[in-house]
Amino acid sequence: MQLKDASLLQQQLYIDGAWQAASDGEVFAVTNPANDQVLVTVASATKADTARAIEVAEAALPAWRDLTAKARSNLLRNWYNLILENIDDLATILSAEQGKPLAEAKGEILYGASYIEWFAEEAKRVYGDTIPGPAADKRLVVIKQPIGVVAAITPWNFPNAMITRKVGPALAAGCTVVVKPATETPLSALALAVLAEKAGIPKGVINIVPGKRSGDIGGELTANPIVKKLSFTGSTRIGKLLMAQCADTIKKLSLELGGNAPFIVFDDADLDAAVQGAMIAKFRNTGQTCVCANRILVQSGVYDAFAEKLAAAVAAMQVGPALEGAFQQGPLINQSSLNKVKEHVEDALGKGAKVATGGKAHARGGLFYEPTVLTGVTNDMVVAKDETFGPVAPLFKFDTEADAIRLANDTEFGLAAYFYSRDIGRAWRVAEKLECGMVGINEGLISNEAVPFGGIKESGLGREGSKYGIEEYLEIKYMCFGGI
Ligand SMILES: NC(=O)c1ccc[n+]([C@@H]2O[C@H](COP(=O)([O-])OP(=O)(O)OC[C@H]3O[C@@H](n4cnc5c(N)ncnc54)[C@H](O)[C@@H]3O)[C@@H](O)[C@H]2O)c1
Ligand SMILES: O=C[C@H](O)CS(=O)(=O)O
Repeated sequence: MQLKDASLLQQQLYIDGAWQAASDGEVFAVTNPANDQVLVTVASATKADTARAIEVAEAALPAWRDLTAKARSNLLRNWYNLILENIDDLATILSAEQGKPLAEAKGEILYGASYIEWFAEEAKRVYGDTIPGPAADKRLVVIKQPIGVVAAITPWNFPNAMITRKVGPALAAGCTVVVKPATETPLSALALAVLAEKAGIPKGVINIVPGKRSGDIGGELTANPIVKKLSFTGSTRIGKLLMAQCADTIKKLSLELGGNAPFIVFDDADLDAAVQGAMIAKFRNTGQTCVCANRILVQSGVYDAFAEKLAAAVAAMQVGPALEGAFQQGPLINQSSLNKVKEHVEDALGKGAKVATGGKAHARGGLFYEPTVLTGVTNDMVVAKDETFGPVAPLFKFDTEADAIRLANDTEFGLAAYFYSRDIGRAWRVAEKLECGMVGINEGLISNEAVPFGGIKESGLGREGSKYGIEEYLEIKYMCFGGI
């Protein structure tokens, strides 16, 4: 890995501003999914290391909380500027450990930095209330205060942005954090810590505990009463586990979980725009995003035309290792992810679906899979119910608008949905009836720092980003002044 600043590649725990080995000396390998080569080994935090990080975060809390909002804002802006200055190295590290094409990795660094920039500003806008009360001799006031020590557990698919989307608002609100990055992708988190320290963020405010023993680390983060808030991004299965583990200490929760996004193409859609939207909504990060179109529902009148256009666009994508060329698709993150993609395709084909393009492991071997379009997909197939989390676009056919909404909502998930129609009445009817937290209307890329990102049903709790995001790290206090 060629870096301009080698200090960004760290291999130890980051606790109280110090780089340190795990208390038992354990390490784990971080591999490049494009070639299965070991990049580095990283210290694997123990339960005791995690407890120490929590205690350090508690000790750092008063001084950080008592800084003025502007002082916290300035430090976050310093961090933002340093992230941008080091974008090339951060993107190289990200692509090496996660596999996404370098152009996408740079896009993620800009996206991740935008959350730091956004919350550097939001820090200065944590407003309270004065309330006109019923009694003449009382004055009623509401203030907002930081929740305290925050635990953040993040996924491998966006190893930079999923951290800044939590740490940004937490620090802006006056909280301190302990971050457990995904076992597959700890290097991006450690590089962010290097830059946070350079930005002047005091020791103990940000602590990073990478590790292969997720259960031990998570067990401490969820059980320790010092931790007042857990912000988790990952699968619904693990989210439910962590939610239960937090119950004994009534921790506040933000959960950004799994998805099963429908992508609906109506007869009146601009088909070329719909294909463009489907390409990004389905194949961004090689299909490994929580808001990926998992089911593509196409109205019968345009089904064949859309399928033909989409298959042609998908077949044109180049697949390869991020650091060896300008590819549009990378590898799956690990063997179990590749196996899941294969199982979903084989199940669909076994039940009557047809391959329009792709449909098998890529000639490059390893964790590469051919970007795939399946036609003739029906609701009895696994792809209809489970999150594929890979480069497979299953096309379902529907007849009426009511059919489309029923099919779209037939899932326990409710994160994102997309549809293409040029009928304004239909746009309002469908957007209001879709059971999800975010809707793209004639748009396949909906995420940015200014909007409330999150879902309903089993896709999670709370929102990240936007003017709402900082509220997740604040407590409301009502104060009643009597005897006035
Ligand atoms: N809603 C969102 O914003 C969003 C964003 C990204 C990913 N996701 C979802 O995440 C999933 C893919 O990411 P993933 O494979 O990293 O998810 P995952 O749930 O397997 O892992 C997420 C994080 O939890 C950790 N973890 C795993 N078991 C744990 C345990 N017992 N205790 C504590 N921590 C534990 C992992 O090490 C990782 O850091 C998909 O379902 C995707 O939809 C959702
Ligand atoms: O996969 C999870 C991310 O939240 C996707 S996005 O980049 O924020 O849309």
